[in-house]
Formats: sequence, structure tokens, C-alpha cells
Amino acid sequence: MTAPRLTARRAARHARVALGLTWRAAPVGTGVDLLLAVLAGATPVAVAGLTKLVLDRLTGRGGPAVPVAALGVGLAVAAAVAAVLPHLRRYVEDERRRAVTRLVRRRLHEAVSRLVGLVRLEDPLFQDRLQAAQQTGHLGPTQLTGNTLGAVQSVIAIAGFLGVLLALSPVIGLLVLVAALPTLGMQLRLNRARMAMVLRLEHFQRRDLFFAHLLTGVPAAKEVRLFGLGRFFGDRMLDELHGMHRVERGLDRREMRAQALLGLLGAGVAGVGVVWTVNAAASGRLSLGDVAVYLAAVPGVQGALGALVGQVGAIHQALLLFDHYDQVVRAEPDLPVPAAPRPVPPLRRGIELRDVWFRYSPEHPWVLRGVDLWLPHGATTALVGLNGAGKSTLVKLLCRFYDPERGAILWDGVDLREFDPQALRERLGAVFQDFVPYDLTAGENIAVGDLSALGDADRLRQAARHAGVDDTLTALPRGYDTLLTRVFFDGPDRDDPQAGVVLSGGQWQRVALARGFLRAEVDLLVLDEPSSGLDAEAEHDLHTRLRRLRRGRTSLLISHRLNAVREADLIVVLADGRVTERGDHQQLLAAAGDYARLFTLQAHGYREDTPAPV
Ligand SMILES: Nc1ncnc2c1ncn2[C@@H]1O[C@H](COP(=O)(O)OP(=O)(O)OP(=O)(O)O)[C@@H](O)[C@H]1O
Repeated sequence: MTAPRLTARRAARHARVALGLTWRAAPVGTGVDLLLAVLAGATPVAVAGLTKLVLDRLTGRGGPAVPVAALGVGLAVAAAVAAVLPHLRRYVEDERRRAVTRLVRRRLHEAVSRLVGLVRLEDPLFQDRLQAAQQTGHLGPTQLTGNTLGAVQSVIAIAGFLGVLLALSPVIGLLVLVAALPTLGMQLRLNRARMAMVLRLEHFQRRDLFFAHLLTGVPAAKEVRLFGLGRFFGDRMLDELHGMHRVERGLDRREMRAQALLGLLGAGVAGVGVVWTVNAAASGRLSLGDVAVYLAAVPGVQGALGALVGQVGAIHQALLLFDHYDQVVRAEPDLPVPAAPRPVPPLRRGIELRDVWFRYSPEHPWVLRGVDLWLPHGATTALVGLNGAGKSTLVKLLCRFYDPERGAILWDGVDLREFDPQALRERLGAVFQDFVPYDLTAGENIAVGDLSALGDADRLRQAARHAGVDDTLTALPRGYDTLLTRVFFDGPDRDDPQAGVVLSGGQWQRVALARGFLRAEVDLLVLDEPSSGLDAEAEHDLHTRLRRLRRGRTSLLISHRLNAVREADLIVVLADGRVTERGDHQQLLAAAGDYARLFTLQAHGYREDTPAPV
């Protein structure tokens, strides 16, 4: 992901939106924090001022006509406020952070839900941005507000102390101010360098995380061990870390040199001031109270200026972080949705793909190059073809996750683009090749296929029976309430060895099928490799059930196991992005094309005595 450029206009917009988000998430907390920030800036100045008054009264150098005890009480109260304020502010800040996190997550989720297709989600650049937005989206508004309020506090402290110093000695006041300017300039340059470094490190961090996941995660564990990849990936991870540390070290050294120089400059100015103040006090021009206030004001101004510069840097960083979030939240819809969509009627005649051309982006090659296909209502159509032929892509177009670049898909003659995608999907059922095993209970894992079945034990069991997995699930330690995972343990479940279970690949596939069967009444059921993980007996059993269950309904079945598709009403071969053969099993065998060659090849695999085709 390229480093975002932050123009003044964009920064101002981000600041407005981020502060607006904070205000909406926690108006009371933010208002209270603003008051506390003002108080926190004014309190040290008040303490210094009161100290001077007390000392002046005690040494007989004037002061207000109030009892010295009252001044003492004022001093004690100011000191108590100074002691309590940081804790109060931390609590208010934490509450605000929590509220902002909830709001930011909700907005992010709403923005992603508005993307009805997969165009953006499957784009690696957008995906990268989305991950960054999820991790740091809440930090933008939180850091921006926190540091803006911190800056308010610093400005009040600087103004208060400078006022005191200028009243004491305009020369010393100006000297402190002038000495602070190089500090300010240098710190701002260092901030910019640190920001540039943070952006440079993003690349290293992502790769470091990638290798760390490979080394510690479950998905790659088998291959890492079997192929002995631990050292290989470990070295790559350390290379990334070294790269990251080299960049950090360079900037740390630059900062150390600059900070030491600035420290010396600040100490020099303060030293000159101390000598002048002591001399002035010795000659009676300044009181003991003046000396005390000077000694508090110089580090007060310098400290607050340093904090202010840090806060400005953090605000810049917060605005950059917010850029990822802002771009995701403002992403345009990825598919055009008609303003007045047509209602999706029940399928009567069939679905037609008319001269459909598709590629994932203009940079990618064509996947479909003029597909003409008719899926008749009430029939099972099987789609076969070699790896990468475009079968799953065609399914994505049918579900309208993407639109064809040329041509159209017609539902009883109506272009899918005239429907609301969500209304269309309610008429579809699908079991995808890359179905998702959810860290939920067995029952919930089926119910995600149709949430209206959540808690409806009869419906869930019936779907599981159709998929041939009811017995397996009933026999689990807690039946359908058993968690299908070993990772998501909660509270008392943590120590219960029966709380979660791991299913085999084939059992998971049946659960996914049951999910698809919950919507058995839909107009079109798509089954993309539904039996790849099943044993031969289970596969045969599944296809028999499917035929019974889907009789008279429209189905699209994708499978590499040609024995499973031979009973389909229509078999279509996809090759080179086009339909190259169509017909039923007998017709395609007689045509002696690709289907016949692949079928005979597979059959030969089962019957050694059959001669393999050449
Ligand atoms: N999100 C994507 N972005 C870019 N290219 C993609 C994407 N998904 C698939 N492809 C490419 O599209 C082509 C068709 O892939 P598809 O998954 O549709 O094939 P398939 O026929 O289902 O293959 P298989 O039998 O291996 O499942 C492949 O070359 C693949 O690399």
C-alpha cells in the first residue's frame, strides 16, 4: 500500500470528520475532558503564582490583603487538583476511546456491508487498506482528540507561565521564548521524519507478521513441519525485523543528537536566567517569591512547549492513520444497484447467460470469453472443465458478486442488474467450494445458511439428515450445541475437554451441505464441488439424496468427479472461457470430445483393465 499523501485540505477534512465522530460517540465525556484540560493547563501556573504570594507575604515583600493561611489553603487545593486531574482525565479518555471504538467499528461494518459485490473485497489493495482501517480506525479520532485537548492544556500552561515571566522580566521572558524556537523547529522536523519512518515500516511489519503467522498458525503447521520450513521462514522473519530495526536505529540516533543539543541550549538559557534572577534578588530588585516563580516558570514553559510539539506530531500521525478508515468508509458502491429495482419473480423458464465476457480487472486476462448457456428451470445442469476454466467465476456472476463486462445474465429474460442483489440472493442457495467452517456450535453452523432456522431444532436436524451428518452431530458431547472448534473457549468451557470438537474435512463438508439444504426451496441451488471431501460411498449417497431433494428444481452442479455428474439432465463443458460441449452423458460420450476423454480417463483409474485413452 502506498503511503497516503496528506494535503492541507485532506488533513482539514479528516480532522473535521474525526473530531465529529468523537463528539457523536461521547459528547459529555469530550466536553468534560475539555474542561479538565483547561484546568490541567492552568493549575501549575496557579500553583507557581500562589507560591510566590505566600513567599512574598512571609518575607514581608507585599502580596494581597488576605490571610497567609488562606493562601496556604489555596495552594493546597491547587496541588490536590493537580494530583487528581491526571487520573480523572485518564478515566474520561478511556471511556471516550471505548465509545469511539464502538462507533468506528459500526461505521466500518456498515461501509463494508454496502459493498454488495466482491470487486473491492477481492482487490488486494483495498483489502490491505481495510485491514489497516480495522486495526487503527479508532486510533485516528482517539489520538486526534486526546492530543488536541493536550495541546489546549499546553497552550494554556505556556501562555500562563510566559505571562508570569514577562511580568517578572521581559528580557528573560523573551529569551525563554526565543530559545524555544529552535526546539520547536527541530522537533517538528523530527516528527516528520518519524512519520515517514512509520510509513516505511508498514511494509516490513506486514511481512514480519506474515512470517510470524506462518510459523505459529495452524493452517501452515503441517507443511512447515513436513517440509522443514521453520528455519527458512524464521530467517525471513528475522531479516524483516533487522530491516525494521535498522531504519528505527537511524532515526533514534538522529533524535538523540538533536535532543542532547536542544537540552544543552535550554539548560544554557535557564542558567543565564537563574544567574540574573539570583543577582536581582540579592540586590533587592526581585523578591524570594519572584525567584520561586521564575524557577517554576522556565521549566514550565520549556516542558509545555516540548509537549505541544509532541502533540502536533501525534495529531499529524492520527490524521494519516485516519486516511485508511476514511477511504474505506467513503468507498463508492462496487456494483451499480438500480434506484427502483424490479422485484425478483419466482423462476419459471430458466436462466440464460448471453455472450458473457468477464475478467477480474482490465489488468487480468479474460476468464469468460463469450459464454452462451441456458440453465432450464426444473433441471440439473452440471458444469465441468479443467482447473482454472472459470467454473467458480461463473457461479460468482450468477450470484451477482460481479457483473459481466460484456453480455448479460437473464433471469426469465430480465437482466440480473435490474434486481436488488440482496433480493436476488434470497432466491439462491449455494454450497461453495471454499465454504467457511465457523467457530460456532454445530446447530449455528447449519443455521447460518438461513438465520430464520436459528433455534429451530427440527429444521436443522432435517437439513443435517439430508446431508447425512445428523448422526455425527447428535453423537457429539453436547449434540447440536457442541462448539465446532478448539479455539473459541469461553469462561467455564475453557477447562471442559468436551466443550469443543474438531470435525474431519468430509464431516465439515456435510455440515456446509446441510447449510445449503436449509434453503432447499430456493429457485436455483448451486453446488460447487459438494462432494470433493466425501468418501465414495458418501458421495454416491449424497447424489442420490440430492436428486430426490431437488427433483423438479433448478440446480447447477460443479464437479471434477464425472461419475457424480453423469445423471445430470444437461452437462456443459467449459474450456478456454467458452462452452465447448453440451448434452447429456450419453450424447457427450458419443461426441467423443473432451468430456468423453476425461470420463474415460477417470473410469480407467477405477478399472485397471480398461485401456487408458491416448
Ligand atoms: N479474485 C480473483 N482475481 C483474479 N483472478 C482470479 C480471481 N479468482 C479467480 N481468478 C482466476 O480466474 C481463472 C478462473 O478461476 P476459477 O476459480 O473460476 O476456475 P475453476 O474452473 O473454478 O477452477 P477449479 O476447477 O480449479 O476450481 C483462474 O485463472 C484464476 O486464477
